[in-house]
Amino acid sequence: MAATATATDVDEATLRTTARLVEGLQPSPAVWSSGLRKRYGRRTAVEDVSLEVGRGQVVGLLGPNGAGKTSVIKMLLGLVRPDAGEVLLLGRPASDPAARARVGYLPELFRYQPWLSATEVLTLHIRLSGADVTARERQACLALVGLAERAGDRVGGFSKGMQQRLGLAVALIARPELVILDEPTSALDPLGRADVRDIVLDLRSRGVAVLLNSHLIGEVERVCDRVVILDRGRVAAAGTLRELLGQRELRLRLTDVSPAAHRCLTAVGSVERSGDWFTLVLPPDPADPDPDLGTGTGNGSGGAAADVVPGLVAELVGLGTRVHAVEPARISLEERLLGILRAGSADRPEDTR
Ligand SMILES: Nc1ncnc2c1ncn2[C@@H]1O[C@H](COP(=O)(O)OP(=O)(O)OP(=O)(O)O)[C@@H](O)[C@H]1O
Repeated sequence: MAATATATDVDEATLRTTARLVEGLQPSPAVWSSGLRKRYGRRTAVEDVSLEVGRGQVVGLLGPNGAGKTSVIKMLLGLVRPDAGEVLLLGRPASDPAARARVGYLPELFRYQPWLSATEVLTLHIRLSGADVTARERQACLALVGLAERAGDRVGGFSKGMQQRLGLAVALIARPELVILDEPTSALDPLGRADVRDIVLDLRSRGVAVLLNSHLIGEVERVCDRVVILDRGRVAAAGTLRELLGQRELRLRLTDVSPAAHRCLTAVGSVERSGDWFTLVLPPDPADPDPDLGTGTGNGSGGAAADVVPGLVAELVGLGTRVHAVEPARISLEERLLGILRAGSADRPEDTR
């Protein structure tokens, strides 16, 4: 007969099993939301929006003016009450102070007390967050956003761009696990935009999740792992850059293309020809992982398409074809966005909101 386990044995065994289970669990997403809806009077600002931001992921929110981006962000943060839908921030309800304390937020419109210095604004927010931030970290944060020299100046005398830089410092100061940036670069010069890009990439490399709302599509394309496009309050498209743009295309300039060389091209993918230029659309490879994720640029260029090139070129040259140029091709995020929005307005000629 098996020996009876003592209470201590059971407790320790249970604890060990639980610890193993917890270790194996993925952390909850930084943002999880489902079926968000917001109406202002008879106007629908947001309808059935679900989105997720994984830990350490940078997600871009795009869409025309009035698409509902800021409304979605405010619902995610618990600043606006949704009419329907649910939100979890870092695995907790958006209203939970424990979740909010770990979220940094740069609002689209904000104004700090003009009589405070930049250092005093940060000190105030450190106290509000309850985080343990040293004076040295506070100074480093101001330096990160390019305000080290103006730390003691009153913010009433700051330019718009300097106020936005300070807003970014406020969003970052309490070591957040999730940062939500609503139009962080609208007032910034090109250097300031590049700084923000580097800051976002640095956050991602440290496992901090970022939700970025911006009209600067090039910026989104450079730093984001995933993009959610809103149009008239609804998600019009969502996915990685590869999913939205397609990566597997090649453009080749070829002469002396024999029928055999043409067959060689069509064996690789579908071919469109315009003069000497051949666009080769390669079939999607489900086994191919998305190189856009975690590359450090959020902007993979070629991936599997590039792997095809050496063999294809060798075969074409062997068949007597002259190869003048080979380049990966894909549409830009801007072209894709405009296409989606134009298709949306063609489907819905009347604005119902
Ligand atoms: N407090 C409010 N009261 C009434 N309507 C509102 C309010 N906030 C937003 N709206 C309406 O909701 C819709 C979405 O606005 P929202 O600010 O979310 O759009 P957005 O995508 O952030 O726009 P933009 O790119 O111009 O900042 C708009 O039609 C707007 O007029």
